[in-house]
Amino acid sequence: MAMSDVMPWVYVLPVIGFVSLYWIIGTLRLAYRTDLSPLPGPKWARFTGLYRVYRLWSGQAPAVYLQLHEQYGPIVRTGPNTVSIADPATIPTIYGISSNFLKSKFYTTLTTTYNGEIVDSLFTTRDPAHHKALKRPVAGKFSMTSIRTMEPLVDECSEIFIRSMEDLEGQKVDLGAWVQWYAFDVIGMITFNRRFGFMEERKDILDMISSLEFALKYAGLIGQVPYLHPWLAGNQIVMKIMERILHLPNPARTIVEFTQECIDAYDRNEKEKETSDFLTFLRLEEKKNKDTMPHGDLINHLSNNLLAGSDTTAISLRAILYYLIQTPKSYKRLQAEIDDADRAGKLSKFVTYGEGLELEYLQAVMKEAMRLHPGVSYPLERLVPEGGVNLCGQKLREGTNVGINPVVVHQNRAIFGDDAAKFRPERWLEAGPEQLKIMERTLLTFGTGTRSCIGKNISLMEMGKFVPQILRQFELYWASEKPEWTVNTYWFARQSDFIVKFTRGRSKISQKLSLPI
Ligand code: HEM
Repeated sequence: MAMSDVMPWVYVLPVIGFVSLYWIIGTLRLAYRTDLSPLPGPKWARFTGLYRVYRLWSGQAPAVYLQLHEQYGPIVRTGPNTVSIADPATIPTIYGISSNFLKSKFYTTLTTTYNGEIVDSLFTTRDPAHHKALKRPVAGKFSMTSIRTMEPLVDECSEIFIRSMEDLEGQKVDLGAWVQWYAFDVIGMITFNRRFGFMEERKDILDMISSLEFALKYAGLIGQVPYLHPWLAGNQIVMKIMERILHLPNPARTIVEFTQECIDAYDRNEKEKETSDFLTFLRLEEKKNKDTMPHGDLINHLSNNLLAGSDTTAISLRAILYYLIQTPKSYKRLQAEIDDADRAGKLSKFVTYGEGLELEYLQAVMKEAMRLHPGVSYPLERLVPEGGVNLCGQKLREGTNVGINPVVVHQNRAIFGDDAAKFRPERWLEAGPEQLKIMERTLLTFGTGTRSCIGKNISLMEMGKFVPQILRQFELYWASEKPEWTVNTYWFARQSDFIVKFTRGRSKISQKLSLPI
């Protein structure tokens, strides 16, 4: 045997041995660290984050987390450094306004790129100073006063939706897809005063929706082992290979390019400036304050609206309509409320946000649907700050990754009652003031505290208008071969197989619905 055949192994084998030993010792030290060792949890979870990848692969995160807490109690070790919490009393400590728990590395898997650089958005940034700087120039645009001026932009999309359903009357309609097209077009209007045209073209334009779904699946799984992200989609070379050779989608690029196109169109078209969309607002603010927003930040804010505000609203709208169709008693009661308001002349041609707020049962239905089916159904991960923390009677060290999955606390029987797993909007109307406060505080549909959803009011306005508008004009029937929808959860709990039929003729329906409930 020649010396040259032997030599490399003489060097390579000890290196492999040393690295393996280092890795094994590190894994064991983490697995048996004193603060997390006493915590209950699945056997393999303490050794590797891949345990969660394995459990979440099937898209059944809500069932997985509910089962883990049912089996192991309110605090469960779900990874070498990761803990899932189910006790609502810990919400203020982890997420509250004065909490200094920062977002975990999970969020790095949801970043976008601009000019070949990874860009953190208001949603993904983990740095409080960066978060503050990003939030300052846009916070006012998300206020309720500002959002009310956006209503005509929403109405334009509702009109297209209604015409389309009239056109498709009596046919099977994939309402899941239609609602997503609607939500995407609305967020396009609110952001740029421009629709993508999903509803007019009746298709997934630029494959935006399917590629976003792909990206969320990636984030949902790789986010469990975020140290792999810089070697995968977090690496520009890998991304180029994935796009050019494997033809895998890159939704962030598509959305950033669309955003750039809208900015160019706006800047070319100097006259059309008086609309209430985000782009107009930000451009006018720049002029007023003579303080130009860096172009990267402009792209960042606008594209983030599309990324964070379309799927989430579509999921919640689907949940509201689905639970209503599946719960005839609630459907009838809501329809009666809408019909009464209509007869009393309390509803405009396009139901306004303010009018929707007066419909007490509608508000309970929306809250209840989002309680049972929160758009984000993964743990909202945070890192324990300096000094450690005591949660559920356990002392956890600085840097421990803790999170509450909204699904789990939303089904807490001590707070929502023994029927917490059931859709029953009445619970929001029956609860006394103290109980109501506790229920509200436990809702994590929009997160809570410093990093809660900035777009909450946009979605509430959009849904609070859309639902009564549709139910006022149509009756909806379940028309799928399957008895239930299908839900796949990778961060967002996305539903499919939501097939319905729409019929008009609401005058007859009004009579039927005024029967006692
Ligand atoms: C029903 C619809 C929506 C739901 C269920 C929802 C849900 C959430 C949740 C749970 C969070 C907190 C995430 C965490 O703590 O990790 C969040 C944050 C956020 N959402 Fe929403 N969202 C919705 C609509 C929107 C809309 C319409 C927009 C924008 C137009 C938006 C933009 C954001 C942003 C920017 C953040 C990060 C805020 C910050 O960290 O300061 N969301 N959302």
